[in-house]
Amino acid sequence: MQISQVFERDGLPVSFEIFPPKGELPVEAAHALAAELSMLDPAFVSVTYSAGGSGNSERTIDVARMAKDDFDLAMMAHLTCMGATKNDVHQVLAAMRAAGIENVLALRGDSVEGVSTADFHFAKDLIPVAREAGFCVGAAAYPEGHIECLDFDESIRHLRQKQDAGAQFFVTQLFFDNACALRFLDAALNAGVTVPITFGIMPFLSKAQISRMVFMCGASLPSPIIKLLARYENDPASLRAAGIEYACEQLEGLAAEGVDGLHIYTMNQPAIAAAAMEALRASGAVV
Ligand SMILES: NC(=O)C1=CN([C@@H]2O[C@H](COP(=O)(O)OP(=O)(O)OC[C@H]3O[C@@H](n4cnc5c(N)ncnc54)[C@H](O)[C@@H]3O)[C@@H](O)[C@H]2O)C=CC1
Ligand SMILES: Nc1nc(=O)c2c([nH]1)NC[C@@H]1CN(c3ccc(C(=O)N[C@@H](CCC(=O)O)C(=O)O)cc3)CN21
Repeated sequence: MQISQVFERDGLPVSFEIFPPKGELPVEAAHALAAELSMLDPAFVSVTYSAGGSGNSERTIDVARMAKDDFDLAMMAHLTCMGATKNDVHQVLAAMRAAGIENVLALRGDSVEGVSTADFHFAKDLIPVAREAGFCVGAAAYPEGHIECLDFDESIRHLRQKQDAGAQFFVTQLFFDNACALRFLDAALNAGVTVPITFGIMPFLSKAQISRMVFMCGASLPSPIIKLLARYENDPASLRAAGIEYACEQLEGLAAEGVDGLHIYTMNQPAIAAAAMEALRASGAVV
């Protein structure tokens, strides 16, 4: 199932993102996760590749293949090209094809100390290689600009370059302020971006987690969230509930704006995906 087709169907596509579980038996752990996510009927599920520059990439293909074969989920594998040679990339793409994976999110990847770009400098260099290898290719979009890019207009030019290089849809970086995302959407449309853009939302669950994410992604931390972090400083369960509720409100707001799709960073917690789906169904955004 090519993900570009998902955006041609009626209804709002809602997708999930997972990362390959760490520790022993990662594919078995992912099996239980995929079983729960499949019951929520997502439009597709994506699997990270070395998220945050962690090097956690060995199991991406195994996890995506398992979820596709065992649960008939439409799967997308992320692929980063930071430090990779053309030969490395061709090998990974061949392994993805052999596993029956049809969709790739083409990324440069997070900067890692000591690793410099090799044959690929930017995601736009990887996109045509993945297209030529026959994949349906998505790319990342940055509502508040990429963390290494200080100029908003420049980040929109980079977005357009990815479309011109062959990206067939975009998945956005997480953000906590819908107004930023809607301003970005206007700018993208004005710059001639015509492919679908699906908006990625991650709930905050703890102060440590949201701090890590905003410094990794450069997303703004709005004052209402800072107040919730302060209010529930000594009440982790309430903070987690508030974070999920905030994310659900973001999702409902975006759906009401008529966006092309919603992507939920599940952090491998089915309860997050379930809460999001329930909120979207209750509000009538999803049937
Ligand atoms: N590992 C994973 O599964 C995931 C990773 N990410 C993260 O997304 C980020 C990588 O972003 P991509 O969108 O793939 O990279 P990209 O290649 O689009 O951009 C990387 C940086 O290069 C700049 N740039 C792009 N084109 C340029 C050009 N022509 N001239 C000068 N500068 C240019 C961008 O503004 C940005 O600062 C990383 O932080 C990555 O790890 C995002 C989602 C999932
Ligand atoms: N710059 C950047 N890099 C990414 O890899 C990335 C983004 N942005 N934005 C969107 C998603 C979010 N991603 C994430 C974010 C957090 C974790 C995370 O919390 N990982 C934990 C693992 C926890 C566990 O194993 O249970 C970690 O400690 O790394 C993973 C993927 C990957 N993506």
